[in-house]
Amino acid sequence: MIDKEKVQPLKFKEEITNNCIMSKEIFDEVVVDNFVLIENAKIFMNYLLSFMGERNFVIILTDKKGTVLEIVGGEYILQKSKEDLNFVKGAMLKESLDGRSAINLAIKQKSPAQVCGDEHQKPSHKSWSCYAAPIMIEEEIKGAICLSTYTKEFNTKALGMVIASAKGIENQIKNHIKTLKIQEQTKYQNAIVENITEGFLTIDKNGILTYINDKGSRILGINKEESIGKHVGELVPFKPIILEVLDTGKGYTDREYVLENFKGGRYHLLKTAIPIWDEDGELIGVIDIFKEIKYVKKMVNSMVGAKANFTFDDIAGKSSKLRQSIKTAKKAAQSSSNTLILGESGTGKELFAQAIHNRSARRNGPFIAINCAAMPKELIEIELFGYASGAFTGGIKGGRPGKFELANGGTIFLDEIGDMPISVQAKLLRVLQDRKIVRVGGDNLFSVDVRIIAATNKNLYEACKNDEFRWDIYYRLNVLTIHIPPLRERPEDIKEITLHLIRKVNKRIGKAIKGINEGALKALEGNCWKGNVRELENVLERSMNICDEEHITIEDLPEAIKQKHSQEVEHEGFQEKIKLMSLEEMEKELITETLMYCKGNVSKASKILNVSRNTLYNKMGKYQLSI
Ligand SMILES: Nc1ncnc2c1ncn2[C@@H]1O[C@H](COP(=O)(O)OP(=O)(O)OP(=O)(O)O)[C@@H](O)[C@H]1O
Repeated sequence: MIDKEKVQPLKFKEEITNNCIMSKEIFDEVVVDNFVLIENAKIFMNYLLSFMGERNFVIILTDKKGTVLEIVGGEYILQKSKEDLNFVKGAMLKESLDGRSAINLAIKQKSPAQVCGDEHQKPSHKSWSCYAAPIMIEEEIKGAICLSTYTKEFNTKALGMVIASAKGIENQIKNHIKTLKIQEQTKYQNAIVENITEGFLTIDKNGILTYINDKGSRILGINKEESIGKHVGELVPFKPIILEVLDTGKGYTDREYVLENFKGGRYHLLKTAIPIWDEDGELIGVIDIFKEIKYVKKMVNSMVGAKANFTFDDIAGKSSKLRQSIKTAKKAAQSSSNTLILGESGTGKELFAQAIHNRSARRNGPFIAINCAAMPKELIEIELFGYASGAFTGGIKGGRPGKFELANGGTIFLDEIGDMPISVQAKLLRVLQDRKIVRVGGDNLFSVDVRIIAATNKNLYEACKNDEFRWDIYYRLNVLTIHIPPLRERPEDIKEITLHLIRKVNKRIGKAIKGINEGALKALEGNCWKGNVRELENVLERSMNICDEEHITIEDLPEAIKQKHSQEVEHEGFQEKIKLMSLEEMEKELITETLMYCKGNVSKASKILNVSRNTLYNKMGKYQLSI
């Protein structure tokens, strides 16, 4: 923006009767700045002029500094006022140049003023009478209006008319500002309702659609422009529940709803309806907000952390058995087929399932794990399939989605599948067969796009033979099978897993242990690890908590592992001793004693020892025995 105060004096174009007129360029800017004032004043200026008579009067509008913005009047008086009073657009009426004048007084004093005939100081003004009033908005001066007539005589009506016009202009400007604010607000509100992910509509008290946003019209499958003004009942192939709100006056929040529109679109929604009341308590309409449940589920999943954290990089161990498991798992990641992971407890079945998900095409979808053994039988069905609204009389209102619905677009990990109650297995079969679920107590079929990874430490084949597990499920799950070997079958992995877990546990407990010394590692490698890697992790966490050094030592390990290790060391020492005695010392002792008995006769000694003379000589050489 140009600082007009600074540039004005340099831009004066011409001087008429000692007054100043600003350049066109600067005046244009002033006009822009005073646009609202000019636009709202014009009508009042014309009205005032027609009331007073255009032959004898000229009216000007100025900005708050006295710059003439608008002039109206009869042709002759306009010309005269130009010559005498410098009434021309862009002229700056200043006290320093004009002396005492009504317009300058009104601006300076912020109150109406009149100056007639000889009250003027400037000779050219003395034949005129002028009446001016300021235009004030919220106690701030915005400009002034001035009525002038070519006579020295005081006009009794003039000042009152000018004041009334100024008030009219002020009110007009205030309304204009209000309208602008409302328009701006409406723009914001429209931007909000058009850009929210929810569908949004309003109906009036007769059920007539008064507004619907784009998302809403997409879900209802209707044309926005054609539908506004119609009854909602005509727009959808069902009785809209929003009409109940008109009947009862009661709204609701997040009610589940499955909707089918005329175009065959099927939407699973969460709906909220808000009744609108006027000041007299009359129901005048309803606002309806509906969001697609898939977005709600996405949000729930991201909030509760339903995602897989581990990848194949997090699987430590290089034994050939583990490498084989990883190879199969990587193949499973490339497909979407049902996958079964077999392994003892704590071997890393969930770790593998997460790694598969994170490497699969579904990696951006949710990963939902559920342990079928850790839940009462009665609850597992609800947990997996959810329940429909009103499924429990007097119980929880509204429905709830189960894990299969929440896992839509991602992977569900059914841990301990061998413990799934046989009653629930029938429902599971339906999902495995056609990826469809029905909530407990409901009859709506929901399609789910879920990859199933199941795991167990049980022998499922035996379970099937004992009628504890369904063969049809077993065959459907057993498409891709990954065996994870127990830790005791791959002690060579223990070092790498230990170092990996030390790094992981350091972060968890805020320590900086660098590793493990050889003795302690040997003790870990010698342990049988019934609880597999989970047990190893627990042992390490416990040891790291008590470890004061940079490396875990045998002293930091649990008593049971220490004891087992020292027994082993003792046993190893004994074995070592026996081995030395029998192989070397004992042979040397036997040969020495036999030679002594035979008084150094090698032939006799070789017969007693049942070896050839040559062999005996060789052994004597080896043990440096002489006769
Ligand atoms: N090869 C491995 N490398 C690193 N960490 C591992 C490895 N195997 C298992 N773990 C860790 O051991 C712990 C137990 O693993 P996980 O829970 O995956 O076992 P699980 O077989 O699913 O157990 P359960 O049968 O009891 O459910 C986890 O903290 C996991 O990260």
